[in-house]
Amino acid sequence: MGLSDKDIVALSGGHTLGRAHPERSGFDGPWTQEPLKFDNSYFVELLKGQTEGLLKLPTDTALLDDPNFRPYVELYAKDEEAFFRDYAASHKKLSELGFTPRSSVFKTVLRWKVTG
Ligand code: HEM
Repeated sequence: MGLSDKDIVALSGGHTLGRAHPERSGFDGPWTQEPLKFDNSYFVELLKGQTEGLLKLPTDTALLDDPNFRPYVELYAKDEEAFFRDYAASHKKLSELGFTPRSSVFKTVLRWKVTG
């Protein structure tokens, strides 16, 4: 669908925001310690492995196991500017391909803005 390995990893970093809800998906908890803050902590936590209270989906850990994805996880964990730059480009590409971000993404950002 026109997305590169880099796009997949950068977009997965969207899980720096928000959390899973058992009543919606069956999964529970946030991916990061500060789920209202957009930063590179999703990648930092991913490289640390399982941490009490933090969620790892199968699609999150797949980014570590795949030799094409993993270098980007390592890059974004140590270089937040690279993550911000690549995330912005990949999000734009996704939108231009005709995908609107999940409504839950908007809800999270909205909640984030409303609660400051
Ligand atoms: C690899 C593909 C993906 C999978 C399998 C996936 C899976 C999930 C699951 C299971 C949840 C929890 C839903 C719930 O219980 O409420 C979730 C939440 C979320 N996802 Fe993803 N996701 C993917 C890609 C993305 C992308 C590309 C973005 C944004 C760029 C994104 C942003 C979010 C956000 C912000 C939440 C939190 C929502 C909230 O707090 O209500 N996800 N995702």
